[in-house]
This record gives sequence, C-alpha cells and structure tokens, in this order.
Amino acid sequence: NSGLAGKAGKELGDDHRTYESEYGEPYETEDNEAADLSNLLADQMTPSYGKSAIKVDNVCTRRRVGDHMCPELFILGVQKGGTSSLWVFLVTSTELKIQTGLNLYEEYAMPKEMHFFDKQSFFAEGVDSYAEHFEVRDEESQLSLDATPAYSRYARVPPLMVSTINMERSRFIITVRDPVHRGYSWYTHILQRLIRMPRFDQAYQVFDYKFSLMSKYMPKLINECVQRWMKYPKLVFQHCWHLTDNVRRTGVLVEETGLETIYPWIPSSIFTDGLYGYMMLHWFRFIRPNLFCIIFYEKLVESFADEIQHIGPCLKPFGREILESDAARGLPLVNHIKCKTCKNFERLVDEELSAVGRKLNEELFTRSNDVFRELMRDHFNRTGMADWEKAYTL
Ligand SMILES: Nc1ncnc2c1ncn2[C@@H]1O[C@H](COP(=O)(O)OS(=O)(=O)O)[C@@H](OP(=O)(O)O)[C@H]1O
Repeated sequence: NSGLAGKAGKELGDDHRTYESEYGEPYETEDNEAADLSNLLADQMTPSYGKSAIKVDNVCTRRRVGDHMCPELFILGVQKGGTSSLWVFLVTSTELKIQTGLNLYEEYAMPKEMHFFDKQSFFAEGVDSYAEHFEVRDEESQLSLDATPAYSRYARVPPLMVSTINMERSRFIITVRDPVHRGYSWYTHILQRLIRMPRFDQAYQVFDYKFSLMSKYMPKLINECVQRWMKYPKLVFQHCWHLTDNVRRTGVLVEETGLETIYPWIPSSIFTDGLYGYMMLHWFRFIRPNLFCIIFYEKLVESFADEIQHIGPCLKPFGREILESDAARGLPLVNHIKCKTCKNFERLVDEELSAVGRKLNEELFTRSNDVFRELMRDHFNRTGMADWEKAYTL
C-alpha cells in the first residue's frame, strides 16, 4: 500500500486517541478535526477540487487491465434513503453492466456495503485489499460500485477518499429523504437490528426506547453546537456530527425516565445524519459538486422514471445511460423493516409523527434544509426541491 492512503491511515492512527466505535471497533476521535483534516490532506484537497492532477499512485489510480478494480461509482448515502433498492436497480440492470463487490469485509453487512472508508480497521488494511474485494479488470470500460450509505455520515470519509481513489474518474450518488422520516426509519432499523448490542440497548433505555423522547432531548443539544458554528457553515458538520467529542460530552437527564444519557452519539445520529445541508457543505470542501448526483427518495418512490434520470451525469462519463425500458423496471422494494417483532418499539401513527416532526423541523432541520435547498439550486439547478417541512405545516 504505497502513497497517501497509507500515509493518511498511519498518521490518523498515530496521532489520534482511539475509542470503540458504535459497532465496537476502534475509531479516531475528532479532536481538533478541522486542523487535522486540513493539514493532513491540504495538498490533496486542492488538486481534487481543481484541475484534477492525480497525485495518488495506487491500484485505484493506475487502473490497469489485469489488476483488481477499484470502484469508481459510489452510493455514499444517506442511510435509510432507499439506497438498497437503488443498488439492486443498478446492479441488476443488464444495460448498465455495473459490477458489485466480490465479497465483503464484514460478514453481516448488507451485500452492497464495503465500509472501507468508515471502518478504520478495514481502511488500515490498505487500498490493495480494497481493490481485491472487487473483480479483476478485463477491459477498460468495466465499472464497479461501492454502495455504503454510512460513508456520508462520517466527517472523516471525504478526505480519506480523496487520498485513495481515482478522483478524476469517480462519481458520487446520494439519495436524500425527509430527515424526520429518515430519522424514524433509522430508529426502527436500530430497534430491529442493533439493539442486541449492549451500548445501543443502554442508549435507548434512557429514553424508554421512545423516538418521541429522543426527539425531545437530542435536537436541542445538537442545535447548541450548530448555532455555535453557524458562522462557518462549512465547518458545522465536522464539529457537530454524531461522533464528535462535543456529542460525547453531552449529558442530559431525561426527566420522564429519571436516567442520564449514555452513549449519546447513538440517539444523536438519528438527527445529525439528517443535516444534509451541512453534510453536503462538508463533502464539497473535498470533492467538487459536479461529481455528485443527488436524488430524492420521495421522488424515486413517486416518479421513478423521471427521478432516476438525475443520476445520468454520474453514469455518462462511463459511457452508460438509463434507457426508458430500464427505468420502466421501477424501484424495487428492499430493506423495508416492519419492526413487527421489535420490543419496545414506539409506533407513531401519522399524526403523532407529524407533531414530533414539526418540532424537529423548527428546532433543527429547517435551517439545514435551507442550506441544502440553496445547494440544490446553485449546483444542480433544481429548485422547489427538499421542501419536506411543507408536510408539517398545520
Ligand atoms: N420501492 C420502495 N418504495 C418505498 N420505500 C422504499 C422502497 N425501497 C426501499 N424503500 C425504503 O427505504 C428504506 C431503506 O433504505 P436503505 O436501503 O437506504 O436503508 S439502509 O441504510 O441501507 O439500511 C426503508 O424505509 P422504511 O420502510 O421507512 O424503514 C424502505 O422501506
């Protein structure tokens, strides 16, 4: 593993204290992250954003026939944004010929998700190991996809990607969804799949496992951070996302249960992962906007054939396009967790979720959505999008 990927991994490993991540493995803290990220990758940030001089020399940038193939198409997020269905659509298309990974690092991950950039232990294995998870390139035109929706929610991922992959060729897809519904879906996901892990159970127990109580307490705390950094919108995400020390220090007494928060980043991620405006500003510091394709979950569900065309610019450089006949297949329904057997699940009917959502918008999401709407207008020429709050006005 030559080049900057190794250097970045080593320096991060050497310089940062390690804690256990939410999945029980070490990750770096985000102490002085602004300084760390910008110093570490200052050289690489400019070329990736400017006129694309590739400085990294590794298996991803050499891309030789006969070598394992690094992905050049990514679904970065967001978690619970319909990414599994989108992945199924893309990799089952006989027209598009997009290849998925040969095998995964993690036995229990969704088949689409490599988690190379968000899990420190995988990244530490190096870029050659990443490529080896994909097929050997038989011809120049082959294209592989890494669809790991967790990437978008880790502030450290974009600089690591820039220091590793072939930035000249790569394209990045993100689907977004009403942050309230996304949050509720993520809460449901945790109750069904992750609650068996003691830290998830303890974190949720504090709130009597209720989404409504998490929505009452966590956004206030997150918003204090957001307000503090609002003067520098590009820095909000890296200072306020779910794994910052700021969030770790956050203690709050939940009056209804009489318990203090434990592992506060677990419930806080339900909300911070939905700060799309600040999240995208962070990504755009490292990767220029025209390499992204951003699509809307609600539009995918309502009018798939139209919305899916918005990933066209991310396929075109690879000589691919979505044909009408392909789009007519529609969005498959994958990964719908009913939580029928979830213990302690707070099932909120529409009206209840609307009431919770109204407050979440007031307190947290509207400002971030405003930023996001501006980005959609300025960089993607899409206006009238992301008006999720409308559904919550009385
Ligand atoms: N075709 C179609 N129509 C409507 N909704 C759909 C469809 N396909 C996926 N979904 C919903 O997308 C949610 C899962 O998103 P992800 O696959 O991105 O989740 S994950 O982060 O990979 O776990 C999950 O949302 P919730 O059901 O609200 O939890 C899925 O039901």
